[in-house]
Amino acid sequence: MSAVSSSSLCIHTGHSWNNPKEFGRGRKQQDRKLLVKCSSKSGNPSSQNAVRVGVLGASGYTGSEVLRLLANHPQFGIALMTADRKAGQPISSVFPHLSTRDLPDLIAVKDANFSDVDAVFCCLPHGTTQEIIKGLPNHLKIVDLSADFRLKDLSEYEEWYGQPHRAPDLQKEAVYGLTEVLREEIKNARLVANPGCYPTSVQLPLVPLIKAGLVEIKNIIIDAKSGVSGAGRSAKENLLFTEVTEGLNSYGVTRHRHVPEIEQGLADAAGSEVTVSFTPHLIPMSRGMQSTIYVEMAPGVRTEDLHRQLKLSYQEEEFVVVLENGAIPRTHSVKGTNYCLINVFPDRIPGRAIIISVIDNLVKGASGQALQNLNLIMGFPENLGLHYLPLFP
Ligand SMILES: NC(=O)C1=CN([C@@H]2O[C@H](COP(=O)(O)OP(=O)(O)OC[C@H]3O[C@@H](n4cnc5c(N)ncnc54)[C@H](OP(=O)(O)O)[C@@H]3O)[C@@H](O)[C@H]2O)C=CC1
Ligand SMILES: CC(=O)N[C@@H](CCC(=O)OP(=O)(O)O)C(=O)O
Repeated sequence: MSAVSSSSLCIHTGHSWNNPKEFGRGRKQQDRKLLVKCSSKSGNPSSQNAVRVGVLGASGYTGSEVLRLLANHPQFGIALMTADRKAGQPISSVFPHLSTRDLPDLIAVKDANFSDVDAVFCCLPHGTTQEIIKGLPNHLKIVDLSADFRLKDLSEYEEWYGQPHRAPDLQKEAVYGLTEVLREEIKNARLVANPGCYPTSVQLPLVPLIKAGLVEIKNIIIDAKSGVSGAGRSAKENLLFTEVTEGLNSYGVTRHRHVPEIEQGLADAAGSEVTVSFTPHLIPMSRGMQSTIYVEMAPGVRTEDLHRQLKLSYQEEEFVVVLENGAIPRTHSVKGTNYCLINVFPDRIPGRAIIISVIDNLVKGASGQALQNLNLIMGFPENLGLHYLPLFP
C-alpha cells in the first residue's frame, strides 16, 4: 500500500468515526481508497477490508445505537442512513449527541442507492421490515433487528403477529442470530434475524442447561423487566413519562409475541416442544433488562451443577459472563455494553433454582449483537468495535 500524506490523513480521520461523510454522497471507489490509506496510517493493519454499511432506521433507538457502536469500529464505515418521517434531516437535528460526528443526512429508503453498500443493519419496525428487505438488492448482507424473520414456522408467525408473512422465501433463508449458540451458521448467512431482547436474555442462560439435561423443560417461569427504550422512540401514550415513572407495568400478560421465539430456541435445545410462562414488565429506566428465571432441576441435580455447566459453556465467550460467589447481576453492570451477566441461586423450594440474567436491551439485546453478527459474516473478529466497559453507576 502506498504511503499517504499527513494532510489526507487529517481530512479523512478528523473524527474517530471511520467513515467520512462523503460516503453518503456518492463518492465511491475513490473514497474507499482514501479510507483504506487513512485507516492504515492510523495504525489499523487490515483496513483494506473496509466495509460500507447502511443503517436503515437510523433515527430510532437501535439505529442510533448502531451509530454509536460503529464510532469505535475500525472496519465498518457508514455509507447511508435512512429514516421515515425524519428523512431529509441531518442527524444533528435528530440526535444532537451524534452531532460531533460527520455522518450522512437521513434519507428515505426509496431514495437510497445500495450499489456501493456492502451490508445493512435493518432497524425498522416489524411488519414493515419484510417488505423493505424484499426490495433490497441481493449483494447486500443484512442483519435485521426486527422480529420479521425470527420464527421458522410461518403459521406461528401469522398467529402471533396477526398477518401472513409477505416474504416467506427470505424467511426460509434467514439464520437466527443468537451468536453464542449459532455462530457457525451465522458466519455463512446473507440474512440474519437478530434475536429480540427478551429472548436473548432468556435463551443465553437456558439453552446450555437444557442441552445438558440439567433442567426440566416443564415449569419454566420467566419474570422479565425492560427499560423503556425497548419500546422504541415513536410516541405512544403508555410510554409517556407520567405513565411510566414511579411505577411498574406488566404487559403482554399470557400473550407476548416473544413467547414463541423463546419457545422455539428452547425447543431446538431440548429436541422437543417447550412451553414457558413469561411475563414482561416495563420499568422506569431508559435502558437495561433483567430476566429472573425459575426452573425445576432434573432429579439429583444441584444449583452448583447449573453454575458449573454455565461456566463451562461460556468459558471461551467474551460477552457472556457467569458470576461467582452469589454476586447479583445488575443492569448497571452491563449498561452500554454487549455483555450478558448471569448467576444461579438455590431456591428455597427444594429442587428448584433461580437464574438471573441481565443485558442492555439496546446492545446485547439489539445493536451490539447485530454488530457481533455482522463482524462474523464479514470475517472480522467477533468483538471488533464492541470493547466497552459499562457506564456505572
Ligand atoms: N428498542 C429495543 O430495545 C429493541 C428493538 N428491537 C427491534 O428493532 C427494530 C427497531 O426498533 P427501535 O429502534 O426501538 O424503533 P424506533 O421506533 O426507535 O425506530 C424505528 C425506525 O424506523 C423508521 N421507520 C418507521 N416506520 C418506517 C417505515 N414505514 N419505513 C421506513 N422506515 C420506517 C423510523 O423513522 P422515523 O424516526 O423517521 O419515523 C426509525 O428510524 C424494531 O423492529 C424493534 O422491535 C429489537 C431488539 C430490542
Ligand atoms: C419494552 C418493550 O416494549 N419491549 C418490546 C420488545 C423489544 C424487542 O426486542 O422487540 P422486537 O421483538 O420487535 O425486536 C416489546 O415488548 O414489544
